[in-house]
Amino acid sequence: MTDRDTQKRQAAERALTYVEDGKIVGVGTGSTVKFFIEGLGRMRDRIAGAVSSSEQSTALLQQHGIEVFDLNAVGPLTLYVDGADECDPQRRLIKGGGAALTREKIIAAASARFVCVVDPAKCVDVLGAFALPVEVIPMARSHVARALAAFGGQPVWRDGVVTDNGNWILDVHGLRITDPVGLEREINQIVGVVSVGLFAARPADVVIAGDRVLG
Ligand SMILES: O=C[C@H](O)[C@H](O)[C@H](O)COP(=O)(O)O
Repeated sequence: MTDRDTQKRQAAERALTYVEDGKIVGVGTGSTVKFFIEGLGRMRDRIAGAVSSSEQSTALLQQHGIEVFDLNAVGPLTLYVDGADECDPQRRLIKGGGAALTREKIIAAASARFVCVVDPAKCVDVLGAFALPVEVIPMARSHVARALAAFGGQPVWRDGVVTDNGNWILDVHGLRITDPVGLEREINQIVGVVSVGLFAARPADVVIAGDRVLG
């Protein structure tokens, strides 16, 4: 296991302490969340199940004996645990490296507390070194790419990737995001955008970076 994997596992194990008995837990996607799901598997008899942000996490949760519910059937959640690609000191995030941003954003919005688990290398002062993922309706790809270019970055189509919602991803390179809330709002207004992987209007409530807790 690499040092970064050890730090991811450390953060994921710490996030288990936020899980309450008898509740349904919102679960994100990715290599850090994989460690969280392993831990959740050990305490599966104490929780009521999970809501999942991707087909990948659903399969993992089920392999660990955890029942997965439709968000519509269970209403608001008390806790959502997910990873991120970048995190700033205000706990605003870039997410979507694994193309699961839209479902992740929905579950985060429907949860009272969002605990984000990362390895410390993802903590930055200003977001944008990681290319910003934007999920788009396929027929709007070129239109959205032109609109995104106006913000100063270079949108690149993640060719060959189809999201769980049947859409495509544009990754915007070269942005230095000094106003994450404003940029999130503006990108959301482009016709054809499904969602943007900027979690700024609703940042994480707690970030666990390795063995460090922020927030
Ligand atoms: O779409 C994927 C998600 O936003 C992930 O949470 C994010 O990419 C971080 O993944 P990882 O823990 O594998 O670095």
